[in-house]
This record gives sequence, structure tokens and C-alpha cells, in this order.
Amino acid sequence: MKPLWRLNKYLYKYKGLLLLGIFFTVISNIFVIIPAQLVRIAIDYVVESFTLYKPLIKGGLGELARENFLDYVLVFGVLILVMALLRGFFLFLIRQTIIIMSRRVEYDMKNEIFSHYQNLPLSFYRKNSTGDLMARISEDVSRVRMYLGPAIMYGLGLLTLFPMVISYMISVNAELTLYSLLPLPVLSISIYFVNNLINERSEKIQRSLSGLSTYVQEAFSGIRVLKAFVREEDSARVFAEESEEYKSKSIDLTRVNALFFPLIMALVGISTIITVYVGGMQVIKGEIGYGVIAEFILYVNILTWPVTSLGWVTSIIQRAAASQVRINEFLDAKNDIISKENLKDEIEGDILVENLTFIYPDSGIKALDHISFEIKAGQTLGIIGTTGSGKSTVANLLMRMYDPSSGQILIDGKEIQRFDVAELRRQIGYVPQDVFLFSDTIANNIAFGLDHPDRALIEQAAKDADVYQNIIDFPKGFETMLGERGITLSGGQKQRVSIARAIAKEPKILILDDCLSAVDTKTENAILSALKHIMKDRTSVIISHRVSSAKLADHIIVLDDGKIIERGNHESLMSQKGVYAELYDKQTQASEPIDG
Ligand SMILES: Nc1ncnc2c1ncn2[C@@H]1O[C@H](COP(=O)(O)OP(=O)(O)OP(=O)(O)O)[C@@H](O)[C@H]1O
Repeated sequence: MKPLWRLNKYLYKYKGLLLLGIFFTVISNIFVIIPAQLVRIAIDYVVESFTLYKPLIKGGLGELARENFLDYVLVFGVLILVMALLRGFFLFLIRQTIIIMSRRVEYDMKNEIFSHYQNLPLSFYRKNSTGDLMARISEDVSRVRMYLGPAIMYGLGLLTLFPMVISYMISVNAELTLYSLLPLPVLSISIYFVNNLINERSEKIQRSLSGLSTYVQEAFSGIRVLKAFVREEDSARVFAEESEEYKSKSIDLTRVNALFFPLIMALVGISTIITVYVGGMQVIKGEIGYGVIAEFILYVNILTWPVTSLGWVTSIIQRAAASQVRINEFLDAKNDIISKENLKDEIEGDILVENLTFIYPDSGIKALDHISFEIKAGQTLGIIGTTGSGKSTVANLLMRMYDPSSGQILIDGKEIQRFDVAELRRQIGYVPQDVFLFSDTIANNIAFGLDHPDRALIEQAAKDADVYQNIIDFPKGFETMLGERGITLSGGQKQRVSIARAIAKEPKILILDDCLSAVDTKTENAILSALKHIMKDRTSVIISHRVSSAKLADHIIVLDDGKIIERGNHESLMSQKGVYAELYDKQTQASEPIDG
């Protein structure tokens, strides 16, 4: 229960709806109790009338008595109907308050979690899978909503109806109350266990279903590989196996579900039999009228649903608490990338890296080992190195996705930690190694980093990234949709759109992380020359494992296993005849990659 206390702030926020909900619950319960009493009065009246009826017929007053009797019964009928309508009306109002409150809280929670997620550092996303993040913001929040909505609603109903009905029943006949309610605790406990079984099995089904959909999703997104390796039959077989598992789990659930209603019916039936039996004995003894039996049968029926829901509500609360624990775990995750001074200065672009060492916190891998370099504003640094040598890690640290383990990065002579994080990133144009484009139009993808998208700027960025011609060749040009519902760009086109997105921001620092690997050297040169022109007064970092990308840079560093092993410009490095020169020779001899 304790984890759910965190939700009290929302209950407080929507206290108006909650209090109204409680009020309507009490009122609706009154309209449950009164009809039962009316039934008792009506039945007792009918029984009495019949005893009086015979002498009246004999006295010739039969017709009058009959009319009187029918009027009276009609009044009862109308009253009971009105009560039922009023109860329905208040039940409607309860749902309009409590369920609406739960939907509002659900909305607030999702927003709170989503904006918290966005604040969390990259390291958090390394530790937790996307599936997990999605499950907590959707399924877990839905379970918590079940507590805030239905569980609170039925819980309130239970808490108010029970004392009202039972105290009234006791006031009518304590002994009959005791007997008729005897099976109800058994009902509640059995429903609790059956419900737990149902939940357990539903969860298994849910897991099996998500396994099934992940499998289908993967099979179709990897359809090219699947077809190329002729694995269709194999894939269909695995699918059939997963479906089989889903089917058997569903049948398991149906078996338990099938137990649910008969169980309720049986226990309610037992209560009714006991009420009729004990009540009948008391009627025979002349202690009560017939009407009391009918009234008590109605009460037992009225109490059945709340008792049934007791087990259900308990298990909803348990599940909600477990979900809230998972939500709280993420909500309590802190962002350790915080600014010391929130400097919002315009960046010039001087970068000084001193003795920088970085160990990835999650894997313990030392990706950078005491590296130092300097880039003056407007200059270009090329970073060359083999796979896993730490090149992307430099980009990560310059973007302040992580903080250095030791050493420091100074931008314009100021420690990077002093800058406002968002402001720093806003002034950096980053082209990641693994291109990610959104399922949106090309124009919107290029304008992604802009607060006020400007068509001329978008088109210029596309020209500078050498992708303009490709885009206007599409029938819908810049309005072409990308992604699942749109067209698929080639690897090289994607990289260039990603570059256009970074330069459209007109950044002070541009970081290209191995993003020219899918374009041919001619396009690579065209892009680099265009970039040189537009980055004239800005700083560029070009990361690549291809020498052709870095050779135009003012300075080049060669990384190996996190250490700088060579530095200089293209000419000086070539004359050193070291790793760089060797790489250059090897790569110029190799055939050029083809622009896909
Ligand atoms: N997020 C991460 N968590 C843990 N270890 C990481 C992470 N990213 C990279 N590493 C490790 O750090 C080392 C350097 O990786 P990095 O990505 O910087 O290399 P790289 O030079 O960019 O390689 P490539 O050219 O293949 O992209 C590698 O050993 C890698 O396994």
C-alpha cells in the first residue's frame, strides 16, 4: 500500500471530484436500502390484506377493498421504480466523478513520467530497455488507474454500503442477519484467490502476447534478411509454437474464469437458502412477517456484489502497488548531468580537452585514457581510429551526455559543467553514427532542431548536405513522408538528411560521428567542402574511420584503445609514416564504397 501513497498528491489535486464521488456513493446506497424496505412493507401488506379480504367479500365490500389494495400496490411499484431510477442516476454520477478523476490522474501521471524520462541521462537509457520504459508508462500506469478508478469506486461503495445495510439489517433482526451473512466471508476469500489465479494467468497471457507481437514485429522489419536467407518456413514454425503457447495459456485462463461465476452463484444461493430457512422458522414461530424474508433476500443480493468486489478490489490494489513500485523506481532515478552555473552564453567554439579519461559506468570499459587536444574556434578536428577506439565517446562527452571520469573539457575557457545543458546542446549540431529519422516529412526531419522552422533555411541545409537534388526528385519533394508509412531512404540519403538536420540549426560546434560512411568519396568531398564554407567561423569535429573524411581537417588525432597515438595535419601525419599513413595507403588502394 505504501508505494501508492505517492498518488495522494493527485487525490488531493482532484479532491473536489473525489468528495463528490463519496457523496454520490452514500446517496445511491440510500436508494438501495429503501426499496428493500418497501418490498417488506408491500409483502406484509399483501399478506394482511388477504386475511382481511375474505370477511370483506362476505360483507359485500370486496370490490372497494380490491381497488384500494391495487392502488396501494401500484404506489409501491411506482416508488420502487423511482428508487431504482434514482439509484441509476447516482451510479452514473459516481462514474462521472471517480472514473473521470482516475482518467485525469492517469493523464497527469503519463505526462509526469514522460517528462521525467526525457530529463534522465543517456546512461539511464543504456541500463533500461525501451520495452521496459514503455511498459511502465502504459501498462503500469493503467494498473494504477484501476486502483484510482474502479477500486476506489467499489471500495467506497463497499465501505459505505456495508455499515448502512448491516446496521439496518441488525436493527430489523439480528439473528437472521447473522445467518444470512454467514457465507459472505467465504465468498470474499474464495474470490480473492480465484482472482489472483486469474491475474496470474492473465499476466502469463500478456507476456506470451507481447512475445508474440515482438516476434511478428521483428519478422516483418527483418523481412529482407528473412527472405534472403529463405527462413520463411522456419519463421512460420516459430510463430506457430508461440501461438500454441498463447492458446494453451488462454485455455488455462478460461478454465479459471469458468469457475468464477458458478462460485458466486453457489455461495449466493446458499445465503438465500439459509435466509429462507431461518426466516421461515421465525415466521412459523410468529416472530417476523413474510416480508422480512423477502427484504433479507434482497439485502443478501445487494451485499453480494460488494463482497465479490472486495476480493477483486484487494487484488487490484496489490497489482497497482506493484506497478507503482516500478513507476516510483524510475521516477526516483536522478539526472546526474546538471549544470553548475546554468551559463547561457553564446559559444565561440574554442574547445580544450585536458587529460580526459572516461570509463563507462555501466560496463566499466575505459573508453578514453588521458587524452588532450585543442580546437580553436572555426577550426576542424579530425578524429581517426579503429572500431572501439573511443571516437564516439569523445562526441558523447563534448555533448555532455556523460561527465568525464577525470580530466576536463573547457569550452571558450569555461568548464563544460558550468553551461546550461540544454543551451550547450542547442548550440551543438550533432550527426550521430546510427542515423535516426522520425516518421515524418523530410522537411520536418530537417527542421527538427529549429524552434521556428524556416523553409529557406531547410532548403539551404539540404543543399549544403548535398541531398537537395535527391529530395526534389521525389514526387512530394520536401513533403515526402519517411518511415513506416512513407518511403525508405537509402543509407547515404539518410546520412545526408541527418547532416542537413544538424546544420539547419546553424550550430557553433558541429560534430559528425562517422556519418559519411555510406556516401561515396565524391559526395563526401562535396559535403565536406560545403561544410568548410558554412562552418567558417564555427568549430567542427569530424569523426571517422575513413582517412578521406578527416584529411581536410586542420588537426587530426589518431585514437587507439582510448589513447591518442598520433597527431598533426594530413601532411605531417603522412610524413610520419605511422598508423595514419598506413591507413591512408590501405584505404586509397581499396575500392570506394558505393552510395546506396
Ligand atoms: N554506452 C556504452 N556503455 C558501455 N560501454 C560503451 C558504451 N559505448 C561504447 N562503449 C565501449 O567503449 C569503447 C569505445 O566505444 P566508442 O563507441 O567510443 O568507439 P568508436 O571508436 O566510436 O567505435 P566505432 O568506430 O565502432 O563506432 C568500446 O569498447 C565500447 O564497447
